[in-house]
Amino acid sequence: MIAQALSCVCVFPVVVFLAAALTLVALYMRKTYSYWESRGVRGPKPFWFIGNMYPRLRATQSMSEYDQVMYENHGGKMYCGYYEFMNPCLMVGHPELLKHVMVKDFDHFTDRSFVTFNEPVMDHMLLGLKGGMWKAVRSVMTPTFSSGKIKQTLQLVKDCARNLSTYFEQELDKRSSFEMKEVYGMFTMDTIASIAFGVSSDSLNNTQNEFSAAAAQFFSPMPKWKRPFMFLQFLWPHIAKKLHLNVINRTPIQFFSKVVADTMRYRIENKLRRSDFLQLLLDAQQQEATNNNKTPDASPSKKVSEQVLTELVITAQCVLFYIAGYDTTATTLSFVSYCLALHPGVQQRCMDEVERVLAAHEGEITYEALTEMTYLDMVFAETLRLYPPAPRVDRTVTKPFTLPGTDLTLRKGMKVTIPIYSIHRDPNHYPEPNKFDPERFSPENKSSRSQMVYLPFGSGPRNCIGMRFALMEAKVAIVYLLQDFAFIPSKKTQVPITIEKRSGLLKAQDGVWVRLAKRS
Ligand code: HEM
Repeated sequence: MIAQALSCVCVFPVVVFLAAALTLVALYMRKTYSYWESRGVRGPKPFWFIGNMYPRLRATQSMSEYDQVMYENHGGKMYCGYYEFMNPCLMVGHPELLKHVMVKDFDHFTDRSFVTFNEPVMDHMLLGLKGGMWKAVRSVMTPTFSSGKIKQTLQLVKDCARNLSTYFEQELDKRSSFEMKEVYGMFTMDTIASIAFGVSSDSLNNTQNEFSAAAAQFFSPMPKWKRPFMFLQFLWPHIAKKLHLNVINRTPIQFFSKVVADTMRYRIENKLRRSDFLQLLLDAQQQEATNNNKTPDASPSKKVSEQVLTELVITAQCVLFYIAGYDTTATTLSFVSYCLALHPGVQQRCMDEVERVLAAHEGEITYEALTEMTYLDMVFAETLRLYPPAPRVDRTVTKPFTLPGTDLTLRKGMKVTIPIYSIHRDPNHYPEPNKFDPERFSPENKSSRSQMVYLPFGSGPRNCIGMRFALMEAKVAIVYLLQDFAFIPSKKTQVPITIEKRSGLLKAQDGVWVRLAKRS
């Protein structure tokens, strides 16, 4: 009896404590997850702790499917609220509102929500830089991507495209069906290695080389045991930083950084020059040093820009070219080949155009010739509409902002998601949205739509800096190939393509398979 009474006395406070703790947690959760409801903003129902992240955590939906549900069913076409774990985020889909976020009121949305990796090279890439540092690096890098500078790299791209054509020619003796993303991945890797680092990686002829291995390592999925740490890094970056937590694989980053550092040193010591991005950045660094020497009494704001192009910043941008340009451009090329294979009429029109334009340029693929291939440009645009390699982008609110036409004020630090894939598949913007129809991008049809409903490269001051280069590179490859080969569906060609669920980028789950046939 006494023992029973004693145990009751001991258990009672524990029960009270637990009940109080649970009540506090419940109240906190209620408050956290009533953020959108209390502001009258529609959105999917959240769950404690994980908010609306279940489909992404369990990979039951691809990123594009996930966004599509919010866009179609929860008001995302205009805007809707959802929760990434316990953080309220806003999805904005309406073109007018997007124009405010991405262009007109950009100074309220200058940053991107990018995880801090606690890795110096990764943390100095333009993609994730914030505020004044982003502005300074972007402004010194912008001239590097002007059409004049891109023109200078054309010959190097053509060399890689010729290798690609030779590769297919030789491989056709052994097989006719190809997983296009894999082959184009080798092409874009060789191109970026040549253009950014000034190095010949030659992965098309030597698949065992260090470049292929490093890139494969970088893009390989994260091991399961690391995923919880990734979420910690994502949710509480400050804690992750204090703990020196680093979930990314440093080996490929170290490899690429060493390549850039060695190349820089070699060029400086041997006074060598080459028409690539690294050279342009080294020239900009030199120019910056000269300018700074001229202004010894620089103002405090100038002091920030004085340190912009350090060796670390240059290395980070060269490695970023790799990361940003390798997968996205290979995905674009593989889907262009896929769409051409499934639409022989469109393919024939491209072949005719290539033949006609090149004949007018003495058979030479020049920058001007590429610009004259207007139908090919429409085919690229329609492919990127259907298969945008980055299915969503985002902005972080850097200054509080009231959404025009509403009384909704977005607080500093909030993430705003832009569902590119869903906007591209919205029948209000593109009737019969799943149909491949390059005519949607004829000059008349293009001018009848808002520019904000076509966003494969984002929009505004923070858009893709490599857009012109990527399109030039991809078109050179297709022009080379269309002169000698035709794309044909193979037994393995999937219609429609199943999209891989784990990745944040748009990837075909079972690859993009296409047959190549030699043109007679
Ligand atoms: C077809 C190929 C490509 C696609 C579809 C693509 C797409 C994108 C998108 C959607 C963004 C985000 C834009 C935004 O938030 O508004 C972006 C950013 C960026 N891209 Fe690309 N990209 C491609 C190729 C490239 C290439 C080849 C490079 C470099 C050589 C590159 C470098 C960058 C950089 C540095 C940023 C960050 C810009 C900044 O934050 O200021 N991209 N890209």
